[in-house]
Amino acid sequence: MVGKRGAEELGDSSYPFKRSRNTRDDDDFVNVDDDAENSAADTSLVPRGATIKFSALARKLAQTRKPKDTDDEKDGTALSARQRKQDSLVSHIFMDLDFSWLHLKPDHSSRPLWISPEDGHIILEAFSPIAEQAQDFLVAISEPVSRPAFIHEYKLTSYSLYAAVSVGLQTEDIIEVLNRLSKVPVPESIVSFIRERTLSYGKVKLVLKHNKYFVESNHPETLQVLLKDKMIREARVHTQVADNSIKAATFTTSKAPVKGNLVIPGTREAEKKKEEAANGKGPTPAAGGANTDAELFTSVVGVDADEVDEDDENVHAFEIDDAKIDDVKKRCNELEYPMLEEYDFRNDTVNANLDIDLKPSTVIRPYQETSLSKMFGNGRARSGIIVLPCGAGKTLVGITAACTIKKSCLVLCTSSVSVMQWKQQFMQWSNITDRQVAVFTADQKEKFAGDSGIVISTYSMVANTHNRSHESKKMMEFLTSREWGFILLDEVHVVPAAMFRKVVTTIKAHSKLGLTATLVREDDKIADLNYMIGPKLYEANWMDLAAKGHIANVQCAEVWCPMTPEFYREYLREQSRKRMLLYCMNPRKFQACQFLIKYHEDRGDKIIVFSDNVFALEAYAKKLKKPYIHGGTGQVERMRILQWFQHSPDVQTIFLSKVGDTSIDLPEATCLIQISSHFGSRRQEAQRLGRILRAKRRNDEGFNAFFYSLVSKDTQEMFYSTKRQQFLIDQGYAFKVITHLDGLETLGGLVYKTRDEQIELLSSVLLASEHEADPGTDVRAGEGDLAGTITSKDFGVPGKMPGVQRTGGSLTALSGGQHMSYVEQNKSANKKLAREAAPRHKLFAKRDKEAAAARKASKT
Ligand SMILES: Nc1ncnc2c1ncn2[C@@H]1O[C@H](COP(=O)(O)OP(=O)(O)OP(=O)(O)O)[C@@H](O)[C@H]1O
Repeated sequence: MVGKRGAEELGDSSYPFKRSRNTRDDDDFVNVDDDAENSAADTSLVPRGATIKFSALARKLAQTRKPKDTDDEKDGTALSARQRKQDSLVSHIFMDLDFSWLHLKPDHSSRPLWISPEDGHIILEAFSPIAEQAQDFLVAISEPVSRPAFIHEYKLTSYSLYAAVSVGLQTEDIIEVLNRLSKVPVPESIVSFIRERTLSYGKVKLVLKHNKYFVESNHPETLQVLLKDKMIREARVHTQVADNSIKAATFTTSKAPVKGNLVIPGTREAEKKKEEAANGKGPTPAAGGANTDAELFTSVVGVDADEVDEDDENVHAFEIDDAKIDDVKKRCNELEYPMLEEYDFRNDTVNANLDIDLKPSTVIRPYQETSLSKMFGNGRARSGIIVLPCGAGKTLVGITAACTIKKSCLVLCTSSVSVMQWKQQFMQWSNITDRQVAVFTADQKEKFAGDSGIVISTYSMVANTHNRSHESKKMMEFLTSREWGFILLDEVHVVPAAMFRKVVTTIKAHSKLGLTATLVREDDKIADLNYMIGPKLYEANWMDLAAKGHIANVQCAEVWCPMTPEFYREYLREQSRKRMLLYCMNPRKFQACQFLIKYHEDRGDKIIVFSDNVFALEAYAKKLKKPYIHGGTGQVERMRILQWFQHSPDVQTIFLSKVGDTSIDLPEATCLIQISSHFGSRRQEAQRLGRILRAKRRNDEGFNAFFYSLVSKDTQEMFYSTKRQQFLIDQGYAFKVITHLDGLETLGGLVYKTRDEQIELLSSVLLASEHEADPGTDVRAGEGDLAGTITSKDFGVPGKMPGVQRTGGSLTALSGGQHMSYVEQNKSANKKLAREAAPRHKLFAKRDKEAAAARKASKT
């Protein structure tokens, strides 16, 4: 069996350029010293730690540009196929991935990027002095694929370029900066890809003004193209002014009434303003009033407000029918003119303002500020998605956005517990009063007082149209009859596309912000989010935030626990569900868990043990005498256990089923042990890790949190485990494999030490019903109340879950177990082993007989 582990290993295998240059490149080498000036110019352009301004950078870079580059470009990209196919000693190894024909620029060592001409993959040397700035740029224009310590991989995609354009980057700036950062001239194929993709992007905007939807553009010819389409033409609302021609329909975007900054509350800028105001130097800061915030905002990342067409007289627009918004958006997408959605909230005089501001004590962190600057970069609210690691404070980002827009806001989350947490966080960070925040769940149906306010609910409460109670119906009328300034969509990656569509079409909102930590799904529905919400506006780097102390440093380890012979024999004989239970209940895993709990309790850590399987959860917790919470645990009991865990030194360890995967904010936890999990779900792994990323002690010197995944050796669990780790490995985490825990054998009171005890455990596992063996059984008890899972309660229908759709595909595909690097090399050996297995213990012989009799009875 082969197990591939570790970030570096992964980095290597996905890094096609690691071989050295061939001799021809060496001939081309100019004296590196000659280029010292050039490299110095590059690094001095963007001092470390400074925020990069791409357009400015592009201009500066252009000035320092050497004519030699142009020659290189020509040489590098215009090579004939014969020239490319050169025979070096290693080219046969790399075959199609031999890019040694690309010319390195003479000063390549001071440039941090490589760009693949074939597929738009970009490799970044993360150890370069200008890596930080390059990263900012790459995150804006491409999708991060993998970001381990030294080498990062990104990919240029249509969506990433769409996102780049939407935050204000220009085609030529993208190409220019890319070229200057690249060790090889940007290949022609990539240049044309960028030009092609950005040609139409960002040219059309959907703007809601004075409660009417307008398709807006600076390019009249683009609007002409759109209006040639029958569907769009029919959706157009003919106004008196706009009837004759597009030009006649010129819709001059209203000029901001007050010139000045749009200051995002909680930012350094806001702090400065407050100070100035206190010293009597400047205008008074926004105090939650109507238009006091209507000032000019300068974006942190390169979009100067004065470059934005806000006051451009040449903006053309035509109005479209509200009812056809979704169809028009879809059609524009198909025509390759995706519409950017922006909300000019400062000029919205129709919707009532909401008196909300951050409390003076609230200061947002730099990455939170950066992400928000992408949203408000041109003084309007752009719709899109912000991706921040678990525990990095997405809630506060959402709240700050609401405080900036200051209009009625609808927050949708995945469970009723999250709803309560959002409300609590709104109260904690902002000056909003209790009367202005309403909650809409199965148990509470509140409306806010006054003209504006905040409603917090779950996706299912809003999307479900069946079996609504009278109260729910009235509440829905309240939600659909009004216009929302802002809709906040928490955990966007988990919501089924159909549910999303329902929400987005029934609720009329001017701007949308999606929040998530893991923009991954095991299906291919991620692309839908682009169209329904908007492009990804920002994605933070997990390792960066850990290095700066915003999230904890985590040591990840996979502990391999050999199966005992008896358990393994049964494992080979049994069917899939029982197999799962067998590898969860493996006595050696039990012992490893006990050992690690003891070890970390002695260090003073607070430990959460996760098990998806409730049977295993109870068995472990009872045997090791620790409190546990699963879907069946009552609310009062849950709260009591969580309180103990937080405040009592006597409770250092708790066991949680998947009800604790998301939303639980337990900053005391410093160690995680995972004994069973949901197949190959990358998201679950990341979200569980998120429970310790917020560790309170994260800034203690040398502090590390610990994440152990216990895996029964030579079982399917190893296969899933590899898949699960993929997301975290791509974020730069390295999983160590521990094959032996020193001192385990000598641990006092070690459980299941004797063979008899192990056999007794095995019999209890074999006697467990199929139902108990099922990893999904916890859902029955309404677990979503505590976790991010949607429950029957959320649908307002006791005991009934929403309808499911049958789709084709393998279990492996559904659970994300594809593209594995773990391979069982000798499957037939296992079958043989099962056939030749020694006679079973008499206990099981009896059980086998009973099972055979039951099967016979059920057949007859
Ligand atoms: N700017 C800030 N200043 C102080 N504390 C903060 C700040 N931002 C976030 N936090 C704290 O960080 C913790 C994590 O925040 P939050 O629960 O919003 O994270 P999250 O990103 O939503 O995580 P998850 O995806 O795991 O739910 C909370 O305790 C929150 O109070």
